[in-house]
Amino acid sequence: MLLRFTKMHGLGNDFIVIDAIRQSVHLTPEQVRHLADRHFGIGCDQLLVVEEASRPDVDFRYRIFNADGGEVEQCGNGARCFVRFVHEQGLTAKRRIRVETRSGIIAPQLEDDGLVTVDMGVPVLEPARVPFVSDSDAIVQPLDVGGETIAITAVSMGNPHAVQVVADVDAAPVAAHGALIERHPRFPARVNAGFVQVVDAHRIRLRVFERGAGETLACGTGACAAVVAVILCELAQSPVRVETRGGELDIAWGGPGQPVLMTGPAVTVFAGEIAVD
Ligand SMILES: N[C@H](CCC[C@H](N)C(=O)O)C(=O)O
Repeated sequence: MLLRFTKMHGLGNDFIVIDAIRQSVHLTPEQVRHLADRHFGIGCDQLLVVEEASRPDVDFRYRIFNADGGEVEQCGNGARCFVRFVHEQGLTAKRRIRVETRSGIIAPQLEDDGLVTVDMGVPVLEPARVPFVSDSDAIVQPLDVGGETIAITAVSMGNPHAVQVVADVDAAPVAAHGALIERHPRFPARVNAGFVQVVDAHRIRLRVFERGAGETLACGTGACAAVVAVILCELAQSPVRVETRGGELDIAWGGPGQPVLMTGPAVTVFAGEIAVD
């Protein structure tokens, strides 16, 4: 079959976006891996599927697949691209939409300046709900990685994150440690590994080795998790500008029990169609 797709990115975190409302789409993990392959397919970090709402209080349903073919709970940069896509495709005239994901409802909004703000929901810190195997609920916990003991904060934005404060993100062992943290046995659903450098009270630098995709140029939920972690550790105050390799995000968080608000760009690169057997 011929599959219509749109290629988009949020700060270089790139996506294949597929309209499953006006075309019938049922992709296997192997088909997702093929489409995500940067040599044999289209290439992307994640594949996003736009579906009709399954409940009356939301506008759309949003499914997210990592490049490794696994379906996951949330994608922040993808949420910004999602609202731009449904608007550009004429699937809605609303500028603020409610979207159902595997981990709950998010509310992306197209701003007048072309940026997109997303209410990413309330972060979860209870280890069992991240999930993170621990008999402590301390904000910072030790984790044995490659024979070293590092200090991480486990946060869920619907998807799991392990955030580590480092002196210099450029010198951090993102590839080596990121791969070990991603599959650490204390994260039974695997985890996104964030490496954050605090520049000042309102600015951090971030690199993320993403679950199911490897290091990406930016990670929206990773930026939210990193801001939650540095605020809880009293290393920064809201709002925080997050510098990623792909560009900057603005994150605001009012503290425990409050939602995280993320603002940043969403770009449509090209559209096409591809044969999927
Ligand atoms: N790799 C993530 C999903 C994509 C998240 C990221 N691209 C974002 O912008 O939040 C996970 O397995 O939870």
